Amino acid sequence: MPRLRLALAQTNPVVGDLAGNSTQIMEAARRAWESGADIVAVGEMALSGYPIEDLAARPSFLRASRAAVEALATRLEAEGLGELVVVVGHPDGPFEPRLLGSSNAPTAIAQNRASVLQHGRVRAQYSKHHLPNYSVFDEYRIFIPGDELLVLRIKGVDVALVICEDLWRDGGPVNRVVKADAGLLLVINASPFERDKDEVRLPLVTRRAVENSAIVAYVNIVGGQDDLIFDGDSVIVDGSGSILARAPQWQPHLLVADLDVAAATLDELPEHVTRVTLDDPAPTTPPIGLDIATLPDDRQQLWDALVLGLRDYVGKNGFPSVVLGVSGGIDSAVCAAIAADAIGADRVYGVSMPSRWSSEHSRGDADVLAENIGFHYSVEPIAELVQPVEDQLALSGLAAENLQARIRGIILMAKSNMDGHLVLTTGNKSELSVGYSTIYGDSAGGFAPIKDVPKLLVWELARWRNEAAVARGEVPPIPRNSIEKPPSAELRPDQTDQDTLPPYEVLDAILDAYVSRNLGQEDVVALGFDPDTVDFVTQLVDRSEWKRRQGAIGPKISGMAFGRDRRLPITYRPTV
Ligand SMILES: Nc1ncnc2c1ncn2[C@@H]1O[C@H](COP(=O)(O)OP(=O)(O)OC[C@H]2O[C@@H]([n+]3cccc(C(=O)O)c3)[C@H](O)[C@@H]2O)[C@@H](O)[C@H]1O
Ligand SMILES: Nc1ncnc2c1ncn2[C@@H]1O[C@H](COP(=O)(O)OP(=O)(O)OP(=O)(O)O)[C@@H](O)[C@H]1O
Ligand SMILES: NC(=O)CC[C@H](N)C(=O)O
Repeated sequence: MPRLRLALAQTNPVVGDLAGNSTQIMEAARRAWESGADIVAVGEMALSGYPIEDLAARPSFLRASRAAVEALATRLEAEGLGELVVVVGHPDGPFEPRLLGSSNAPTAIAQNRASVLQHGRVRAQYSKHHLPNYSVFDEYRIFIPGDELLVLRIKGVDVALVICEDLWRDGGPVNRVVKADAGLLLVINASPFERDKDEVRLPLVTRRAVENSAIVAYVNIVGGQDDLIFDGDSVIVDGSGSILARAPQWQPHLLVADLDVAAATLDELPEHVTRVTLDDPAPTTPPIGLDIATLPDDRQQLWDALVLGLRDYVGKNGFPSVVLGVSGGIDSAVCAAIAADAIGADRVYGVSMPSRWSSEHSRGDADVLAENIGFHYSVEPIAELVQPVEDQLALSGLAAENLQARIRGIILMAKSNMDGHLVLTTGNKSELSVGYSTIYGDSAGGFAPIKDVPKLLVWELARWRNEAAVARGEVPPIPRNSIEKPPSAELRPDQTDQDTLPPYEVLDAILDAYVSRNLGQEDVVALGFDPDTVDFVTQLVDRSEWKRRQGAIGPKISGMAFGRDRRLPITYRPTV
């Protein structure tokens, strides 16, 4: 059987940074060539970053992308890598506009493409057929679907090439192209992380490999891009369903594997399939060892996802540091620990802002957190700032309570303006769901590290992070008291969250049904919850849609994150 050496490069692109992304691809190509690879593939849109959103509708961006592909081919040749086959994902265009519906407004002018580079030229191209338009994806809006299939003949084997969503559709291009006798299916992807997604993705890759008796090589990008986190986790599975190679999550990686691929025998091609014969690249070098990463457990994956999401948001947007209010409570403690893991404690600024209602233990817990983690720590009491506003406006009740949260927001934004920190807002998914935060107060901020983490999971992650520290012989970052005490906003004496909200065990379960599973009120009640509690919670969720629309972005780790995953009206009169 012919042997191919395939390299899959998990790069971490920045959307729009064609030069920087090209450099990453060049680096990967150089390393692949040095490893004796015949082919190296990078992820979907690795040249432009993903998702490019409406940049796809900007002709100048498309022209620049096309020029960047050509420049990459030239540079590969110029630097002695011309024989290597390089498969790169990028947008291409502008093409004739595809009109949408009855509107005359031109929409898509781009295609989502893979280009195959060799000897300084673009030797072949494939355009994605299936454009996902659910969840966070909006590709049908911005791309023109492809309708031709591509097979590359190299070293006597046929390699079929498709892009991400193409793999997910039963009876889609994969089945057709593999019928053209390809022994290897190469899939380039930009597939964002969600909790448990590997339980869907790996079985999908395996199923396609087994049903087509072909090797499937799946390469994904890595890194945070706004609210999305790409986990990498590139994998190669053979026709019997065995994993041949697997890259680690969360980091750039070059996965190199020797593949024994069935020799190509078919000369007649089905309709709409083009075969391009490439020059045989490097002579085969001695076999290389297996590279099979194991996936960490669920909580480690979630933690790493949150850390990478924050690190890349800070890094890619050029912030020197972050600032957050530390209350002694669990949410700010977990956010501080994530931030320190992401960018180092030395770039984290925690501010304790005690009010007249802040308990001694809260202040103490914030002090302990600062000491454990070692971030920059300052104390800014707010009582004397709150008082004059409260007096002048004669505020009482909720207005006075919220004023405290708003003064804290002013302090954090002022520190951000002075020193350039990114402000982290610490709300968790349970609070965001029910609007349990003060708008323009504690919800003020540029990035929300735990906005997709329900409260019960915040506690679980805190415990896990502490245990991980103990296992490594380090000081656990999160004070035990912050984990164990009842949660409170401390906006009035002896306040606890449960004065206003049901216990988090109940709240999170209802939110899982109503928000994550999108069940209507009646269907949530049918699951066995108390009807009045369901009514109360679902009303809070509906009424706080406007708050969420104004909220900071944060890393998506679930299948139903607030933002593009869940789009609901603000003005809404519920029926069921
Ligand atoms: N549909 C709509 N479209 C546009 N604006 C709308 C609106 N509905 C209300 N509003 C506006 O919203 C205002 C009310 O919202 P807001 O000022 O936020 O106040 P509100 O939501 O009424 O109160 C904040 C709640 O969050 C709790 N909290 C605060 C701080 C921290 C925490 C925590 O534990 O982390 C909890 C606090 O105890 C209280 O229960 C109204 O005065 C009105 O201006
Ligand atoms: N005394 C305080 N000092 C500094 N920041 C505070 C203080 N109180 C509240 N904050 C900020 O406002 C956010 C909202 O916290 P609050 O205590 O109202 O409820 P919470 O959601 O239980 O958060 P946490 O668990 O962090 O206390 C906190 O996470 C923190 O960033
Ligand atoms: N970029 C894509 O086509 C991604 C869609 C795909 N279903 C995924 O999440 O992996």
